[in-house]
Amino acid sequence: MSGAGEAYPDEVLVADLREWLPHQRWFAAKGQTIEDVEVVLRNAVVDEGDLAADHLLVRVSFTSAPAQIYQVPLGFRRRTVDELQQWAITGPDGPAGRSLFVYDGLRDQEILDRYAHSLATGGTHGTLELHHVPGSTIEEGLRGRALNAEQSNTSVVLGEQLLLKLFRRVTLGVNPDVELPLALGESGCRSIAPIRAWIEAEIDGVRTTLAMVQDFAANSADGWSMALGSVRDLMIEGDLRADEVGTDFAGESHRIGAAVADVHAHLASALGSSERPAVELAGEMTARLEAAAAEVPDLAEPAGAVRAAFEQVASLGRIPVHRIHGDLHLGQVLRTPERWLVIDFEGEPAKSLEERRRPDSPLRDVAGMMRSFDYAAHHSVDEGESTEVSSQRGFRAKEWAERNCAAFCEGYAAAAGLDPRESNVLLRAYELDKAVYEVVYEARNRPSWLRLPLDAIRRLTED
Ligand SMILES: Nc1ncnc2c1ncn2[C@@H]1O[C@H](COP(=O)(O)OP(=O)(O)O)[C@@H](O)[C@H]1O
Ligand SMILES: O=P(O)(O)O[C@H]1O[C@H](CO)[C@@H](O[C@H]2O[C@H](CO)[C@@H](O)[C@H](O)[C@H]2O)[C@H](O)[C@H]1O
Repeated sequence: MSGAGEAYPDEVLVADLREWLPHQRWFAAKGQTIEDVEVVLRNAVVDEGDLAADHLLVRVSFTSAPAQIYQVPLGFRRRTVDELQQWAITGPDGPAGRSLFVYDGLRDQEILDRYAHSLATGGTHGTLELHHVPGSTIEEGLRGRALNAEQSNTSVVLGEQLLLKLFRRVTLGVNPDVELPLALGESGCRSIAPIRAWIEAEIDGVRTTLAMVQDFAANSADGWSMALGSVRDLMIEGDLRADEVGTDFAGESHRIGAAVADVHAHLASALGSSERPAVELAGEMTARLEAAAAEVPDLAEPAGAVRAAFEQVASLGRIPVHRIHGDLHLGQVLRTPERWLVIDFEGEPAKSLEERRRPDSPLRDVAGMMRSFDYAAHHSVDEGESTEVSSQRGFRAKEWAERNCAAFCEGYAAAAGLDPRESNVLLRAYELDKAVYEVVYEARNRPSWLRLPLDAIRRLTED
């Protein structure tokens, strides 16, 4: 193919992306009206025979929200390929004037082979810079397979050894998902998947992270799936307590607590710790609540009680802070045959990079896990069930969540020497702050899950 750029110029490309982007799981601006799409980087990856691929970054501007940058590697072929049809962006059987089949390039084996080759070589490829972590090498010929998981980013397993994660929404600057694992790796933390390489480019004059490569934990299971298995077994055995079911999760929760404490200790020693006025933290929580309540009407009723919980934080003086994970939940911990690993240090996708890099209390991460135990427990208690059954299952769910929250805190305390439950006012405020964030997240992404954080806010403000 002689240059996809000629056959598929920027002005045609952006018109098609304008239609396609809002339907992608990783598109963070659901519900916003797109004003314009503009190409900020277009770098050829391959252009041979029937195949071309471009590494593409686009800036999407909206009528009533700040612009966002997205990373969209594209594949181009002269004919439609059946296996790639579900990833199609357009033609050639699509709208008039589109002579190429255009699709999400990370789904094409041949294109992934090119990325794997460039990663093995390292160095500069057009406007992209590929860096290896000192002491790490990437072997040639690793075959890629994209994970189908519905995630914020797109991950590709390379040769069952490495995981390439390409950030979909790109924020100008260094992504904490590279910054923190690099620091943790250097300080000898073993509770993470070591980072091996990253890709960056200069965007708007700022050195910006585009992707990272870390060790792939083969034979691992994520905490969310394991926890759901445990809850499912408990629900089947309606007359057994959580500690009597074979898949009791409390031992694992204890170990997850210890792994999170290990990560916190290394983050504090590698990147320093300090203090922040509690009144400032309380102000940030309240501001988030007001913004969330303006977006989701269901928050109007509990908002008063949540505000009161945040006001209690304001009187706590100064709070010890250091860099933290920032978006910890059961899906961010992986059980390998040897240990639990903490992954995905990007922070909450809705926050600015500056906010995500700001030191915060480790209790924010602990609260993230408390919320996740609550999600796992209540997710299978269906609203539509008969009152009698659902109250029995509701009782079991509450018991499971309390048991695992306690085990996590005990594991954390055993490793850190400090039990998070001793800071109950601050911990509850962080749980509420996370639940408020989840209300917005679910309203935008999974409206049928909205009841989970809303019920939790009710429970947390009732006690
Ligand atoms: N190092 C790893 N080894 C094995 N699987 C991983 C690894 N990192 C992530 N995963 C899997 O990929 C999924 C997505 O990873 P994550 O970092 O959470 O991506 P995202 O930023 O898109 O949410 C995880 O739920 C996990 O199942
Ligand atoms: O994993 P991401 O970084 O994309 O995090 C976002 O998506 C999560 C859902 O996948 C969301 O987590 C919420 O749902 C989880 C169950 O699916 C639950 O375990 C978490 O406790 C709950 O917060 C996360 O908040 C969001 O940032």
